[in-house]
Amino acid sequence: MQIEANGIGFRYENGPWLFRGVDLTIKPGEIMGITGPSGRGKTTFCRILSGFEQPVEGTITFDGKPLRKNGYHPVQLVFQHPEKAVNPRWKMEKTLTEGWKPDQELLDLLGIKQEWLGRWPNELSGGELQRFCVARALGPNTRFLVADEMTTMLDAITQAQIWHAVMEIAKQRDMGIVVVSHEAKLIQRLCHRVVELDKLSSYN
Ligand SMILES: Nc1ncnc2c1ncn2[C@@H]1O[C@H](COP(=O)(O)OP(=O)(O)OP(=O)(O)O)[C@@H](O)[C@H]1O
Repeated sequence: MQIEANGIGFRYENGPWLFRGVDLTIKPGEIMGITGPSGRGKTTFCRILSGFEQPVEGTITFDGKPLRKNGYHPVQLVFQHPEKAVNPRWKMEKTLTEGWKPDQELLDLLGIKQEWLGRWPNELSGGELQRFCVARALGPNTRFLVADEMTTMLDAITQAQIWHAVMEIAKQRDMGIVVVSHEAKLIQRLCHRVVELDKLSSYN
């Protein structure tokens, strides 16, 4: 059940091409880093992989078929700003169980405390909130996680705890992960393979 990107090209309206002709295969269980200079389209590429943006050129397939437009998406995105990823009008328990009901083992692994469930998002720190976003993304039908600067804003301890949890789940479920980070050490430590978006693109 791999993700295959074939000939992916993207530009915003009449702006310059961010990338073109990108071919990339991500296999189950693979931890792949994507690097590249700021503003060259890594976030945009992550959004395409996880179905939030349609490519202008090319196709993305999952298990050989186009990604479904509705229903649970097997490629889940977690990005840098958890406060933008949650509904401010929902208490954390509702956000957490929006797509599935995480078990206690996962909550413990991510260090999510029971008392946080009854709070509003603005009553949690960024690191606490991001733990919820990660738990929400790790439903049983998630085959790939796209982590776009997922722990960039967090302190070292929270960062390490979240990555430990994610890598543990990835191993248990043979889930693939795409890691976008400007922290070279983090990428080196986590990833089996690192690609540069610029080098994949036929347009530079
Ligand atoms: N909705 C949008 N409309 C127009 N241009 C956009 C839009 N979103 C992003 N861009 C532009 O597209 C380019 C690529 O942005 P993107 O966020 O994908 O890059 P990035 O490689 O992830 O950058 P960084 O490493 O700084 O986060 C940038 O020049 C950005 O200004």
